[in-house]
Amino acid sequence: NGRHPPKSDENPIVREDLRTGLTAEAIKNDILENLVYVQARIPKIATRNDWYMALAYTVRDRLLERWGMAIESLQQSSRAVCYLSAEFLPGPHLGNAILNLGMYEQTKEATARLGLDLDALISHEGEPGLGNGELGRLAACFLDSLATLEIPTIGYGIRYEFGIFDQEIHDGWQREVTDKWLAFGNPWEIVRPEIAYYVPLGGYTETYYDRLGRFRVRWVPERVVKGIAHDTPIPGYHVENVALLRLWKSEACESFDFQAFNEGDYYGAVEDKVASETISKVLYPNDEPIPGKELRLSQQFFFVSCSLQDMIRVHRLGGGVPATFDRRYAVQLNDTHPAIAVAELMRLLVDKQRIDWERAWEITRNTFSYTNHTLLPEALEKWPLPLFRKVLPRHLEIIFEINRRFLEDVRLTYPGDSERLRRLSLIEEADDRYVRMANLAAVGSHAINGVAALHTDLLKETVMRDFYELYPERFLNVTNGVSPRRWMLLCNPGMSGLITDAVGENWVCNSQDSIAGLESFADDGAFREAWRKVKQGNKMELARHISERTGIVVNPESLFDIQVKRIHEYKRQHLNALHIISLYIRLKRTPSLDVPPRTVIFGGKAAPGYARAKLIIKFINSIADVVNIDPDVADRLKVVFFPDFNVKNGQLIYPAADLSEQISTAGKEASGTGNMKFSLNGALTIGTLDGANVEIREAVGPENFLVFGLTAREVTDLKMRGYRPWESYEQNEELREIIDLVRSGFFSRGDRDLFEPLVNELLSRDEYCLLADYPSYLEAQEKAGKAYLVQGQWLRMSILNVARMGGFSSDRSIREYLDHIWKVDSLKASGSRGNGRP
Ligand SMILES: [N-]=[N+]=N[C@]1([C@H](N)O)O[C@H](CO)[C@@H](O)[C@H](O)[C@H]1O
Repeated sequence: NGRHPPKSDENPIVREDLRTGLTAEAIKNDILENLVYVQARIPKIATRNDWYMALAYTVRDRLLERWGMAIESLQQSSRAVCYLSAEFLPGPHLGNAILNLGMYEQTKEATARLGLDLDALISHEGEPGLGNGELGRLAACFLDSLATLEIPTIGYGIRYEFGIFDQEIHDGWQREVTDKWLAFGNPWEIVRPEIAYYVPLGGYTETYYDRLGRFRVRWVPERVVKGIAHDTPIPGYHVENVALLRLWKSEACESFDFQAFNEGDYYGAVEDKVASETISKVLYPNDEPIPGKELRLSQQFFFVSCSLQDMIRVHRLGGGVPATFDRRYAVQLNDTHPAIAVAELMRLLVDKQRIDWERAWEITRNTFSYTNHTLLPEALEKWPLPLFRKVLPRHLEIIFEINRRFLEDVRLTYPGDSERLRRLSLIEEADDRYVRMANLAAVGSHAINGVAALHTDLLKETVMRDFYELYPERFLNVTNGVSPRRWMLLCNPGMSGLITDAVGENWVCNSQDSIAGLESFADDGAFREAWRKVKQGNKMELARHISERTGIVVNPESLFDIQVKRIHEYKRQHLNALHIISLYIRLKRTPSLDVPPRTVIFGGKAAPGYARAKLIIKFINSIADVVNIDPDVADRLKVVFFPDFNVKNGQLIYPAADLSEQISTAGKEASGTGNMKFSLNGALTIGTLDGANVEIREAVGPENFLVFGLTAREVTDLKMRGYRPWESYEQNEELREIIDLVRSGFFSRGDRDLFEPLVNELLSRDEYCLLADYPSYLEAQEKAGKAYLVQGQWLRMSILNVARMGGFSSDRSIREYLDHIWKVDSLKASGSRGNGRP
């Protein structure tokens, strides 16, 4: 924007060095310039949003300086990682960018000189809710680590106009509110109208012989939409590298049909525009169960096709040819949502690049690797054949051919084993026929990983057993991780300061080794006291927000017992609720009960169509309404449902927790990532041996983890033997008392039917074994209460939890993906810093 005199034709806006733009004075001037020249406001009348935007542009400009170089090196680098994900939850950008650029102090000073409060501007920012939960956030943590490890990286996804809904609670019920994240514009993205691709949809195919007499297939689409790139730089921590998040927005090829307009068909004139823009309009708000909707399949194909076309163009720009595509790119499929990529790359290589099938298939398999994130049968995507043919007729043909060749190989390996063939086939031949996306991803990938050790073992034993027996060498585990930048340094500066004072600042990037040094401070009384003060401060901050948003006044001295995650029966928020009722009854019956005051805090969205999950939210709020006004337990027990749980609120909640609830039915939670964020912020975990809980318990030590419940094997055995949950009700007096209290309408203003669906499920099938685990859960909760009363011990365990959790950094996960799957060198290692732009 010509505000900085150009230094050279090559790099017109590069400053002497990147430090100069980071002085408080330079930042202050740039904020003022952006306020006037970008926000078109003068300070006297500027609103908080104007100052926020001016600051955001000022920080973004410092990102763009690094971006220029990163894009060049991306261009020059011999190999790059491309992360295909239908969901990304980057969270608010400002605080994280200021931290990663190492400009917090200077920006604090600069804003102070302008009479502004930096923290207030940081908390003014909303967030791009382009994901449902952990899967989307994991993708964002991975981009942060890839940028920090200076790996040439492009994250590809969808720029939904409306992200995950905002959650309001009315009379205890969830109400979904449209997420208008773009209402005030988005200073963090760069629109790239010149980077656009055409994506065909529907129609039919026809065959012909080309002028060289070769047999060819032509796809005659019913309609074509255009995908426009929207780029967001993702800064690495204290490195000059940024990763590229490239999200696609769908538009009409012709946004206005003048002919139709002239004929007075005004809707017709914009019909194509409306239809095309619908593709990237809204995120499907389901965390696991998937809607077999045509729009969802179109969304998945749309962003995959744009991304692969973009990769081929960037490869060509660097002098590459499609035949070496697999050497240039390591492409990760984040669950099956982008699995259509296997067939789309085959179409682009065979139909467009005229590469023969065998070579194209080799390139395809070498390029892709697939991460499975769930074992839940209802979450494994499969598309009805008629719908698939309607949207993607050419891809169905390609999938049939992939399947024909694949099953031929299987027959050779397992002659006569038709059952195995039926299970492995990409096409499910039941009453209706389906395309199995997990099978397509597995056949088309050279590596398949689960997201926690237990999950990967269960994957090999159950859902993907046949593929494991066929391709054992392709399977490996890469346990999830979280970014220590956002989930420690940014959200918990108090604790981070103590850690840095104790072990130096290396832990932020090399957390595994350096943070372990904290262990030697676990018995240091002064350090423990400082640790307690920080946690107390975080709890008071959360208490303030709880009071503001719910009107509930909680005691910051109480044990903050927190469960925040999507609402789902397998995550068993209602088991937590049964414990609250038990504690409530015990406190009413025995006021002298020797337990610490407790505040139980919930948070999490329910998929709009998931009635049982929405009833669980109502159940929790109904219990809260009774408990929170009961003078008998006034200062002993409080229950809170914190509305609109998202990345931003997570940054407020994780640092304030004493107890982290990770209580899913063993074998159901693939990994969990909230469990890592809580533990890394000094909370103790009460949890089952499920997902990454198993590895967290091994790392922190069984004595610093409150384990309970059936193991995954025991759950399976119990189901095999025939589980009769009503017997738990009959045999456990306390359990019977609380179930009967719920049935009496005690928590529902006398309405005995309201929670009947919950109670019936528990007493009949109890699919997720709540009643079976209830007794040991209560024991573990009692143990937690007793442990919390011995503050010294509790603080020791809290410090040890953080000291031993270094391995759950997303940097460790990414290093494993690099070493075992992607084989991509960092820019530093490959020394590639070149020219040109993708
Ligand atoms: N889809 N999906 N799967 C999940 C989560 N719901 O997003 O992926 C997460 C990220 O791998 C896992 O931590 C979590 O256990 C699993 O349920």
